Amino acid sequence: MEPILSGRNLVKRYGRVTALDHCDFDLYPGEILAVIGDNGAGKSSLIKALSGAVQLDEGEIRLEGKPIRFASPIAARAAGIETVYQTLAMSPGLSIADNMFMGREIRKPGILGSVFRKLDHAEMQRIARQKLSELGLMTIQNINQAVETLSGGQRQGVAVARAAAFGSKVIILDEPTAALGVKESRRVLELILDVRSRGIPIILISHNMPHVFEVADRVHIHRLGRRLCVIDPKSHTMSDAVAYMTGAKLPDEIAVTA
Ligand SMILES: Nc1ncnc2c1ncn2[C@@H]1O[C@H](COP(=O)(O)OP(=O)(O)OP(=O)(O)O)[C@@H](O)[C@H]1O
Repeated sequence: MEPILSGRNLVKRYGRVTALDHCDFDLYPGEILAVIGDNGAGKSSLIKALSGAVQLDEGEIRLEGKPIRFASPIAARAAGIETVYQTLAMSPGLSIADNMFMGREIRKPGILGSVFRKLDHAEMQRIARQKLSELGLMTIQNINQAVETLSGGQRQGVAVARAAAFGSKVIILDEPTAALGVKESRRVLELILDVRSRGIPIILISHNMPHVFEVADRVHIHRLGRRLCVIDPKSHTMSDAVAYMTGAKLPDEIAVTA
């Protein structure tokens, strides 16, 4: 099987700091790939490179086999790579429906240019309601409720639903459970599994090992700016993963060739 999204020899430097040091990356169709690594290992830099938020100094990214270079996160989103950041890019004062359609507003038909036509609120509300209920987020009763009145978990839910709703090819989730309580985390993890069951692959950046080991199909371990190894969470323990991440232990495949 070919990866849906891949990176080869990715290099990103910030002045004298090399954040990505000839890093490789592969995401396969339909999988949840967790990306873990110590603080400063370069996970955010990798995600930002894949989502158009930073420009690489070297290397190549391919989406569905075709080389791509995104000038901005908007370009990445247009190509089907949706990123949900820990600090959610939502407007708290706007409703759930308006947030879901931010930048993709539906307008009423008419002869005027699209920016002059009236917003079709009823249609946006209908679709927003449908998308949230498809993803089992029916606890959100009122689609016109302002996002600031939602709990952290519900906000994550809306953000993930937004990402899943618009034909995304890849969803990147940056620490989706970091700010959540136990119950809310559970719902977000269920939502992640739900999104996978719809065939959308997910990149999950997380420091939470139990969450990673619960939902990931494969775990990309990032160390010193590059992919150290990829492990199967069914055949490795969390303490193996932490030992590889911190350099306390080398993964077998590396130990053999080292
Ligand atoms: N905008 C920037 N300017 C300068 N240095 C940066 C910048 N962004 C990241 N770095 C450096 O690049 C390296 C990798 O950082 P990055 O944020 O990608 O790591 P990370 O694995 O996501 O860390 P964390 O888990 O702490 O968020 C670090 O040494 C960091 O200080």
